[in-house]
This record gives sequence, structure tokens and C-alpha cells, in this order.
Amino acid sequence: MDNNDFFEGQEKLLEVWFKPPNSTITPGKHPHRDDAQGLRAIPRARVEGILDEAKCCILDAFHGDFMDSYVLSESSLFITAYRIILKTCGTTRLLPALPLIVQAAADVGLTEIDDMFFSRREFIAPHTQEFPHRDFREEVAYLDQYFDGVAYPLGRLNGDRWYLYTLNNQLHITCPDVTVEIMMTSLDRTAMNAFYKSTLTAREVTQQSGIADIVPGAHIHEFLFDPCGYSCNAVFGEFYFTIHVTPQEEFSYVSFETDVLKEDYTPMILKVLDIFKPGKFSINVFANEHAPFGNAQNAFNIQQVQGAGFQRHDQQLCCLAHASVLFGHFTSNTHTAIEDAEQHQRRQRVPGYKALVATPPPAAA
Ligand SMILES: C[S@@+](CC[C@H](N)C(=O)[O-])C[C@H]1O[C@@H](n2cnc3c(N)ncnc32)[C@H](O)[C@@H]1O
Repeated sequence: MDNNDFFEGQEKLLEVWFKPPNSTITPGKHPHRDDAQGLRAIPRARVEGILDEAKCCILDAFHGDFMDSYVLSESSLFITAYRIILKTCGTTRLLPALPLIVQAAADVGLTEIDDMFFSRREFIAPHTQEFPHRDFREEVAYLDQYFDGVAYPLGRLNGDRWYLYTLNNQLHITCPDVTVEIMMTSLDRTAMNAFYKSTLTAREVTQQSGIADIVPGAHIHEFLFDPCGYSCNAVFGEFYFTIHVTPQEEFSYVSFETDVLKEDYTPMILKVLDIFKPGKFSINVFANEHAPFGNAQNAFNIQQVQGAGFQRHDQQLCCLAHASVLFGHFTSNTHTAIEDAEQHQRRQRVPGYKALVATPPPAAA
């Protein structure tokens, strides 16, 4: 891939929870700390077929005690006994892989879906996407074929926003479940230089950037793209985190996502912001009704984030039947409107991007 090419870093994220046979989840037991094979019994060739459909492939795999973790050509895949998380970026077609996932799960005896989430940030260049990802409404119509879900846009219609489609069911899960995602843009140039190919190995980049210290002891596997770009998955027991870096200045983007359980996410959030130094970031927190801190709004301390040099512009809380979802948008105190204008100018000079924006958006299906 040419360093000058436009790359859409913003990922599409699909998480599907299948009902264990006979609902064998013990009350209070973490649903992903399960020795059962469940979805992990799906043969590798079948997993590759699912990824083919999404237009990406496996670069690296790690098989933990409770989770199979795959670093992909475009982001990540995590498979636990009853949950699959597929995150893909670029112009991948994530949702057409959904029927294949459902069929593969049925073939290993998991025929009922307990819950599902599909989410993504607004793309930088939406019209470069293929069906059904050209528009959130198109994605919702696609998902409505399979689910009776609810769909929300969160954030600004004329600014940074994030979309969510989920079920709104009461679940039988009796333990906390939290996901935190930080989506960073306008990143510090010096911090991004670490994610260009140099004499360092991908492992050394993980260590020297500070990523290895986010969760000490986590098993991290990573990939450094040529000439730039970095992805890693970290597995620790039943939990994961995943980071993806698009360092090109014109459209720099870094995502961090984890399901680790904490009473206070502030230290982890501050560590991530310190490593990547974004000019702006969006954060979303999903917290089910058993989360130790109550609703998603209490997952981190806003004053401490502001004290670290970020100003909150937007915050919305979405209350579901069994969970709450927070969306927040922040800008660094050192980030200026002039920088935004300069980035816009630079983006126009990216050959791939210019050609793309000059192409009229395709008509809706
Ligand atoms: C790390 S990958 C995964 C993207 C991730 N979703 C993100 O945060 O942007 C994207 C980065 O790797 C670079 N890259 C280089 N070769 C690539 C390839 N063959 N496929 C995908 N990305 C590649 C892209 O230009 C971009 O900087």
C-alpha cells in the first residue's frame, strides 16, 4: 500500500453474543470465562471464509485459555465460547459476513442470538464504502432483515458522531459487562512517527510506545504494516484490548477498545491519551446493568480528563433496557481551528482522497 493513498481508519464493529446451550452460564460467572469450545470449535477454514466475505484476512493468531485472537489485514477478530467480535476498517464489507457467522455458529450448535451490537464512527469518506456500508440507514435496513433492533446516532449531525445498532432485550447475564472505545484523530506527529516502519520490530514498537504497559502481563500480538500502520490485540484471561493506528498526518486515526472490567477507567484512558496524544477524541462506554460504577456516565472522571488537557464538547447518554451507553467528544486544549483547516488542505492534496471526493456518491440501493 502506498503511504500517500487515502485509508479509512474508522472501523465497523460487530459483536454477537450467542445463547449457550441450555443457558449454562452460572449466575455471577463471567460469560467469557468459559472452558466450553462453543464458537471456538468453528474450523479455521470457515473463519477464513467469513473474513473473505468481509474482504480481509488473518495476519496473526493467538489462542488463549478463553479466547482466540486474530490480527487482521484490516483490524481484529476475537472469538470466545459464546461471543464473536469482528472489527474491520478500510472499505471492508463487514455486515455481509454476518449470515456466515450465524450459519457457522449454528453448525457448532449455537442457534440463538442473545445480543448483538453494530457500531461505527462516521467515515471520513463515506462514499468510498460499498453496500451496505454507504450510509447508516442502509446498514440499519440491512440489520433489520435479521434483527428487531434499535438504532441511534450519537454526537453531532454536523460534527463527530457515532452510530449504534443493538437489541434492546432483557438478558439473563448476571455479571458486569463493559466496553470502552476511544477513537482518536488529529494525532501528534511525533507520537505517530513510532508507527512507521523503521529498524524497530513490531514488538519493539509495542514496548517503546508504552502500549505494553497499558495492561502489564497481557499477551500482546502485533503487526507493523509497510510503510506504516500498526495493529495489536492483547489478551488477558477472558478480557482483551485492541489498538489500531493509521499514522498518516492527513487522516491520522487511532482506536483503542477493551472489555476489561474496572471500577474506574480514568487511569487507563489517561494512559492511552498520553501514548497517542490526540488533538480530538470520541469515547463511548457501554455498561450493562451490573457494571460496578452504575451507568456508563460514571465510568471515568471527567475532571481528571479535563485536567489532562482536554475539553469536553459533547456528551450523550443512551439508556437501554439492560445497559447504558455514553458518547463523549473531546478536543485537546492545544488543538486549534487552524490545525483543522490545515489538515483539510493537506487532505485535498492526497491523490487518492481527491479522486475519491471528486467521485459522486453512488445512488442508494
Ligand atoms: C493499522 S491498519 C488498521 C486500521 C485501523 N482500523 C486504524 O486504526 O486505522 C491501517 C494502517 O495500516 C496501513 N497499511 C499499510 N498496508 C496495509 C494493508 N495492506 N492493509 C491495511 N492497512 C495497511 C494503512 O495505510 C493505515 O495507516
